[in-house]
Amino acid sequence: MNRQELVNTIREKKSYLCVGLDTDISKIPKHLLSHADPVFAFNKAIIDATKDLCVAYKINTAFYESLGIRGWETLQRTVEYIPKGIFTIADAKRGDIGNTATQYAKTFYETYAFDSVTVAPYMGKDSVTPFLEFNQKWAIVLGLTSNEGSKDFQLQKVGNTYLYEKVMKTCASWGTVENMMFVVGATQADSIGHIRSFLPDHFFLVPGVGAQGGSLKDISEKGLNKDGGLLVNASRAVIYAGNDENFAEDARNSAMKYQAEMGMYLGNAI
Ligand SMILES: O=c1ccn([C@@H]2O[C@H](COP(=O)(O)O)[C@@H](O)[C@H]2O)c(=O)[nH]1
Repeated sequence: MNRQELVNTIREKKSYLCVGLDTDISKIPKHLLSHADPVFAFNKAIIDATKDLCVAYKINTAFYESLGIRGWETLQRTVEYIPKGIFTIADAKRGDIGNTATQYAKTFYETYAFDSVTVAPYMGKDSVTPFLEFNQKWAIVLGLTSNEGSKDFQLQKVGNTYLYEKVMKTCASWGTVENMMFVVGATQADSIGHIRSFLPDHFFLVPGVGAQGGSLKDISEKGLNKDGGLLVNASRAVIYAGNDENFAEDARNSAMKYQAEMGMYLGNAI
């Protein structure tokens, strides 16, 4: 999917919600366990219940890789089930030397046909640029993450500048606003305005609302730009929003609340 298509989808749906399919087989309703592929049965119901409310789905590959070959098959079924026109993210956080990075890019862009993959930039330019060489595909580079550990490196200063800022500016110079986004945690609302000042046009993938306590209001007020510019992810707060029997309906209600709030922040701005 290209940038304009993503922006159009955000405008049409009045939403920048990304639903995170972090599907843990030990947490899905017990009645689904009799299905041939219980995790897919769960994902299918969640997608059916939320597809009109969100503009992206993020599949955290760890929840699938941990199940071995069955998990990879479920991942494939899930990404193929997501309707065309909804942006897909493989949250795999890959990063390695150039020829290996190319294989990771092929895995997620070609074999599994995701629109994007999350990339850990610690190994530098040759580990990131292979993800930028595919038409209408996106590298989503970890910028300032939502977790406590972001303080250990990202929020350390190198000279007068935070490391995350140096990393984001340098990575941005390798790509364009058409093939690179950045992860900025919703728990980092104090910094998102500053990040927006030096990256005015990039899309940010923002995890950390819901279970991690980030404020949708704060990040929206400081992070939205003229094209929307945000994909705000909620995983547990949507997919495990309710009880076993009504899990899909409860997920829909949770997604609907996020979407309604987003519609308010978007207003007539885009
Ligand atoms: O900084 C980051 C980067 C990635 N994540 C991922 O996003 C989701 C968040 O899940 P919730 O249940 O909504 O908390 C999950 O897949 C993380 O691995 C992140 O949280 N922070």
